[in-house]
Amino acid sequence: MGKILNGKELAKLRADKLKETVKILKNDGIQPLFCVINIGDNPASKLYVRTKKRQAERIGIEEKIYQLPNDETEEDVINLIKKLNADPKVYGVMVQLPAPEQINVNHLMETIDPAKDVDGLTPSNMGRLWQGDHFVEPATPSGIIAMFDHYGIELAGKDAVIVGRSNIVGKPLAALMQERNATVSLLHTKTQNPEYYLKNADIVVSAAGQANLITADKIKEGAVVVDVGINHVNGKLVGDVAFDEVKEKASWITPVPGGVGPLTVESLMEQVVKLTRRANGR
Ligand SMILES: Nc1nc(=O)c2c([nH]1)NC[C@@H]1CN(c3ccc(C(=O)N[C@@H](CCC(=O)O)C(=O)O)cc3)C=[N+]21
Repeated sequence: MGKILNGKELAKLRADKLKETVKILKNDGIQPLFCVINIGDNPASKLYVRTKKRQAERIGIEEKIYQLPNDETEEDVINLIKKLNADPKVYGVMVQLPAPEQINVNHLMETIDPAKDVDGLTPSNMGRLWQGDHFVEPATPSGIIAMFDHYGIELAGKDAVIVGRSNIVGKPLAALMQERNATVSLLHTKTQNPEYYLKNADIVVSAAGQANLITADKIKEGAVVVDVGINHVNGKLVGDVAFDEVKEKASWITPVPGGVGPLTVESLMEQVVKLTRRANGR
């Protein structure tokens, strides 16, 4: 039976350490502060923004939320980002995704100062990620790598499959895992034969957003299974993995909730502190 990759516990461990770093900064008069721009009234986004705020407060980081209406124009969001870019007290700027359809997210990403890009999603930081010379890392991929490190899961030479090619998870995670010498296949909705890749994979990361997508019959005995999915089924939060059956076949598995989610939030805080330190020459 698979062992649990306890994201919640690891997030707490890392947060306690980070809190000490923040304490030292604060003693020297440096207050880590980042801004989250949330456009519209997506209930999930509102929940995430609040979760982040609670976590930030626990660590001693200030989070300012800019809640904008659903019909906000792209131009107005760009102007807000420019204002935050110019504010020396602000060390991080991020846009909660998804954004309403009148907003071209790429235009927003092009506007965020790469030195304040806590989400690691600006073109230059995404580019650096692929060039193997990066400073910030997108939160979810960063948390997943931290989890592999903590539990001693070796990536070198392993066949890894990532299901889902989003800018916030699949693509940056592919970059980070290949940097650790895994052979990465990035699967997506047009992949002809996903079963072919899955049955050979030593490591499976599912970020597709489809409940019960990964069942026990699809994976290799002893695979490491990481579930990034967030699905609500009959009022219950579940991932993409059929947890109960897959855990019998996997060597390691993340639960949902309590797996990747808490690590995502904690990793974002790590990036805020990283950028705060760098901006202050530390
Ligand atoms: N620019 C941007 N950056 C993001 O990092 C980002 C985003 N947009 N948009 C949405 C996704 C999703 N996301 C999560 C954060 C926390 C939990 C989390 O804490 N989950 C808890 C459970 C929470 C619950 O009970 O609903 C858990 O899995 O244990 C999950 C998912 C960040 N995202």
